[in-house]
Amino acid sequence: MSHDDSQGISAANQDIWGKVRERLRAEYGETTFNSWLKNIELEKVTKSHVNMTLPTRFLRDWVINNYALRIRQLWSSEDAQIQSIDIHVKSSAKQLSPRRKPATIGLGEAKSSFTADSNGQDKLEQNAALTAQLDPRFTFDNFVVGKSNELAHAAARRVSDAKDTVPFNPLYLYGGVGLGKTHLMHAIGHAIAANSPDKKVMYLSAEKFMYRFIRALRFKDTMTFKDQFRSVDVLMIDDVQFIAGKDSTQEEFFHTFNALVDQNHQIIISGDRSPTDLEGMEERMRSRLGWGLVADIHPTDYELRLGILQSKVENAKISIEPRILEFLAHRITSNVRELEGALNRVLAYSDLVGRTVTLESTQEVLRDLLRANDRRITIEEIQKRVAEHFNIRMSEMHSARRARAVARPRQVAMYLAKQLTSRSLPEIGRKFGGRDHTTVMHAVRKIDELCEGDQSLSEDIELLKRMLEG
Ligand SMILES: Nc1ncnc2c1ncn2[C@@H]1O[C@H](COP(=O)(O)OP(=O)(O)OP(=O)(O)O)[C@@H](O)[C@H]1O
Repeated sequence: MSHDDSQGISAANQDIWGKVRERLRAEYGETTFNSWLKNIELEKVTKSHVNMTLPTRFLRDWVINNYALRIRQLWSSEDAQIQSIDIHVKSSAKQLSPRRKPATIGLGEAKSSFTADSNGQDKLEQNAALTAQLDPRFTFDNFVVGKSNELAHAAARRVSDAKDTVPFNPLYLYGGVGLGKTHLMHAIGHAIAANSPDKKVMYLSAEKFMYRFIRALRFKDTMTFKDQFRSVDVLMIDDVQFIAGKDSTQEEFFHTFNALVDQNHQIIISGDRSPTDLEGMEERMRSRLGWGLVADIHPTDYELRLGILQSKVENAKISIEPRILEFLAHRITSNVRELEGALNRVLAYSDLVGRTVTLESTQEVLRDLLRANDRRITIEEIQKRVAEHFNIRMSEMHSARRARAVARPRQVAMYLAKQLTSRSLPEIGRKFGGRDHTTVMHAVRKIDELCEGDQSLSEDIELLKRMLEG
């Protein structure tokens, strides 16, 4: 490998830089790459050092804290002689305050030297960068409150307004898909950033938490990982159910959680079910998740759906006949994400064909969605159909009787509930007279097994499915 000290960059090094950039783009995704990494320029490569520049100090600090180690690792994997990477601000070195030297990420170094000596301004900039990752659309102003989400909303407000106290730790928000959990978390983030810019607020999905943890393990950099998470004032983890069953991530999360609670730092978690229903989550974690306030978001009612639609069209300054919004609120009952999607589709269509939205065009454009919403199967329907089919009373679905004549149809109904609805095992168990999720799991396995050898049962099930699915 030849290094060109005088001119700066040899073709071979340009080539390496190209590869490193591509890896970064692939690993962090297009959006992150474009926001933070695209503007890095290669300035000089010596035998063991790479010099890079970024246009602003803010960008430079952010890249150093979050990506420089990875850049160095990627570069070293192409050229083992490279020991460190220097990143400084491009325009003029004079912009750096005199006490600062360009940050260097060396071999095996856990953290940039910057974090240690950052001054207050740096901290504010870093906090602002964290906030910049929040979705600007998800604010309290844009959140419509109704009966189904008022507790979660009030709790979110309380956490956001509490300047020096932690009202409940953790705040655990749960509910079905698309009902506003993520929206509320981002709103909390925005509000805290506005009220207390000195607070470090971190929001990420449980999936991302796991990804970062695994990467830290892979690159033997768990110290940085721990530091990053344990130094925040407010930690928000979305969709925690994702780490259920992922043992080592769960273990790390448990320690992070304890460390933050010990320091009296706020934790906010969301999940698709209550802490007690999180299958695959260790008991000690489940109990901790329920320590603070657990607030659930219920499915929306008509008034809330209409309110959300009205707020969306008002904000977008769109005029649309009220009866169309009423129609949508009446018919798209699944969740707010679908409701928003439906409205957007209707508006996009009218925009495209240059005609005002009518009830007829709405029905036409949303035909598939309307059908899917109409056909949402409930556990009660399943129980009713199955009871009729096997000629037993509906009450046997909830009873404790174990006689085969009622136990088998009950198992069939549990099996169909698992197959045809998105309900979790504990939720299904509850609808069958408060049974445990293991009973439902057993029923599902049993019916699966029986169907293998019992043609008539498997035909019964096929028939029931067809009837239920309409
Ligand atoms: N009460 C509400 N007012 C206004 N918009 C809402 C409300 N509830 C949900 N939304 C909107 O619905 C969409 C879905 O919400 P969000 O992503 O927060 O759901 P979620 O509960 O986090 O879903 P998932 O479990 O799939 O992550 C977002 O665009 C959000 O802004």
